[in-house]
Amino acid sequence: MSTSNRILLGVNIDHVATLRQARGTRYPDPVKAALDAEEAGADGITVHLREDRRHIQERDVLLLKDVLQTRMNFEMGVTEEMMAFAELIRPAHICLVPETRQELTTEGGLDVAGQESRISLAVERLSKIGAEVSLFIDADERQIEASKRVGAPAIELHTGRYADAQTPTDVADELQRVADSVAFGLAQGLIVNAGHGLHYHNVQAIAAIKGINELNIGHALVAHALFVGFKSAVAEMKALILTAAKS
Ligand SMILES: CC(=O)[C@@H](O)[C@H](O)COP(=O)(O)O
Ligand SMILES: NCC(=O)COP(=O)(O)O
Repeated sequence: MSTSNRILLGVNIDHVATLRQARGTRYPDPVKAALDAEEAGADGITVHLREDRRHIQERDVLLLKDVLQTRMNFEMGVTEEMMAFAELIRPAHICLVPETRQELTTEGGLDVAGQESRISLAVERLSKIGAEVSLFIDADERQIEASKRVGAPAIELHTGRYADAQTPTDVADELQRVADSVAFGLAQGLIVNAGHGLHYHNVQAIAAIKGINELNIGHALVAHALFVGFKSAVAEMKALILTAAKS
């Protein structure tokens, strides 16, 4: 069980691709963003190849596979198409996420408890290519226990409910739910990551929770980069995280 205050930043570059896809141009290139992010201190690069290809494309993933100096965290739905693609590119880290075509963003965690045999088979298959498989789940003991049972070494706690909470009481409750889930996940022997909806004003409370291995952050970074540039946006986020983790 790790309770160190070392915490990694995974930079999600999906929304660089969202901007490109909005006009069907060649720019902005998420691969360039990934390299800039690495130079600015990113510990890894996260991409989500969605079934509807609304942002990241196969081309991006294939190029990233060749050029990244850190590591790729490949987010994917549990479909045969994605399983086969993952086996082709063999990312170091794979995060299994739920996907709904019409959703604006990933609205909740993967229901591992409700489909244990299916997820267990996926984890087994992806572990064979050497990937560390993580499950993107709600901060919920039932889902954490199920994640352990299906053999995933890691989980990523969906912080969307915390990020969306409106009142101080709700924010405090959601933060506590994440903190309790981190402790519970660590007690189960899991690597615990977290992410979704984190931004410059809400990240430090999460980063201060002891034992989180990595935070994956994307949308807020890409938005801030419009004003300060991608490297500065990443460096600012990393500094906030490291300061909070030391507190
Ligand atoms: C699973 C997850 O949380 C990320 O993939 C992130 O949310 C990317 O953005 P979209 O959910 O908008 O695709
Ligand atoms: N898995 C969460 C992620 O990669 C980043 O989500 P967001 O910061 O774009 O909401």
